[in-house]
Amino acid sequence: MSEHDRHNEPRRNEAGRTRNRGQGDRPRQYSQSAPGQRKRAADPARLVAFKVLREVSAKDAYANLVLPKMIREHQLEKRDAGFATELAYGALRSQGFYDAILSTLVDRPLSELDPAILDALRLGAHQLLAMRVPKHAALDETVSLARAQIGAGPSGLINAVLRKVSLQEPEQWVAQLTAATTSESEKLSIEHSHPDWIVRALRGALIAHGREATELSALLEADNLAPVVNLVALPGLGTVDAALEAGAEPGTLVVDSATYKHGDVARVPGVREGTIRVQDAGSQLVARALANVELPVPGEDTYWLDLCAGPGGKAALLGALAVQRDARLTANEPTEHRARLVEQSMSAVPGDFWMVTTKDGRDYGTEEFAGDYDRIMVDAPCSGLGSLRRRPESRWRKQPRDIPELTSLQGELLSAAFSAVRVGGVIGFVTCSPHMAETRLVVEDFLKSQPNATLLDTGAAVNAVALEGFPASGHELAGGSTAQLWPHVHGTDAMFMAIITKTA
Ligand SMILES: C[S@@+](CC[C@H](N)C(=O)[O-])C[C@H]1O[C@@H](n2cnc3c(N)ncnc32)[C@H](O)[C@@H]1O
Repeated sequence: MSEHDRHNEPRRNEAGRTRNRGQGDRPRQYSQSAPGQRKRAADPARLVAFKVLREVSAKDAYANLVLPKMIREHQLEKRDAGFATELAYGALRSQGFYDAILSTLVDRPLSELDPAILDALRLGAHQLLAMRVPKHAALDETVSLARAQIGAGPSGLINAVLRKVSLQEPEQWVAQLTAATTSESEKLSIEHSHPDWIVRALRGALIAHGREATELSALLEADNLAPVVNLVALPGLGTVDAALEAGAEPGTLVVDSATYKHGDVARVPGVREGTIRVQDAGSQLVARALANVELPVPGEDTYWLDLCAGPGGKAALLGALAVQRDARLTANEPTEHRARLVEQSMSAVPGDFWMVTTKDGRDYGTEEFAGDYDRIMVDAPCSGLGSLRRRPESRWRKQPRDIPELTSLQGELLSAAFSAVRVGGVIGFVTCSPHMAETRLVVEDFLKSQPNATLLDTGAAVNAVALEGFPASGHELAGGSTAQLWPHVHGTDAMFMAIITKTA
């Protein structure tokens, strides 16, 4: 326990208690002013954001899991919940940029600062540089939060440093921090707050998938925007009509989808019942493309396998499509608790049409399953560089050294699927990453090692299930094509897909 934790634990409890609202039978008060303009005691939003940052840095927690829990615990009203989300997510995403600024203002390496102080500084910097919070409010509120949560001593340092942060606009900070470097990737890394290796990997990915390196800034910018909530109505089970009546807007990329911008999505009719589900439009497209693509050797189309199904987003959509086609889906997920999530996500799909298994996906490569399946989804574990928008802290946690292990597993899962698919059946190899090593190279290596494997025209298969006006996504490779979606082009996660068939 740090020095600050030791003497501040009781204060934090007290602050949390007195700042709670919604207690007793008092009617809820809705404030007309921004959190920064209210009385200090009535500002639980910053406290929630601070606690989220603490959980993320001290316990390796995932912000997207901790934040909703904290919002519930502190009974934040909608406006405060929005403020806390923007503050916590923004401070986490832009951590690299803020740390670069703070390093110039603190007289020791940031790693030697108490982590709680560093988190408070990041929150203050985000309010000052990226939110429309008045300067004095950003400073005063952050300092008083720090005083209550960390102690009076550090609040002096926090005040002094944040005052200096506030002296320049973000563009001026970027100019100052990048003045000494000639490396383009390093500049972009600071300006868009991505680790340098990810900037370089994304640049390589754009080129590998047939796009222009000049799009890199737009891609990095898109990674820093909160994604809109996308909904899918499970075919035959739900309809988007009720969601549209509840304020959702029709999706523009894929059929039976909608976007929702009005807060608590659980209020949308069908969401609690599981017939309408939250799912990125890119995920919807790849699942539909696999189900829809014509089998190169027609015949049986009854047994479908989702080899890496947890937590079950694509499995739910594939399961609903399987019902319409009188097919049967096996959704496999080796991690027990994620396999339970798959069951939950499929709860609206009639049970006769699907089952969940908990094998290592590579076990489907054994003789026991050889040639058993007509369509197989391999949504392989990957770096997740395609969904940085969703997990604000993830870019700082990932390391280049994580990639080789993932690519080996991806290749092994693809080989197992190839053994389990029948001749003339199809495999959809998918990653939520555009990284060349996790996309093109896995597919190229596999095709080289497997003369009986052929890449189909995946771009055409994705375009076939997309709504009119969808920007074309195919990129030619080995006589077929792969599809790569992009946040800055399609507004989806950067989902990759290659549809492969077995010719003999
Ligand atoms: C990218 S996620 C799949 C997302 C899922 N298809 C969806 O749409 O919700 C990859 C999944 O593969 C699982 N996984 C990890 N190792 C695996 C293995 N050896 N065999 C099969 N699945 C594995 C992970 O637990 C994770 O749930």
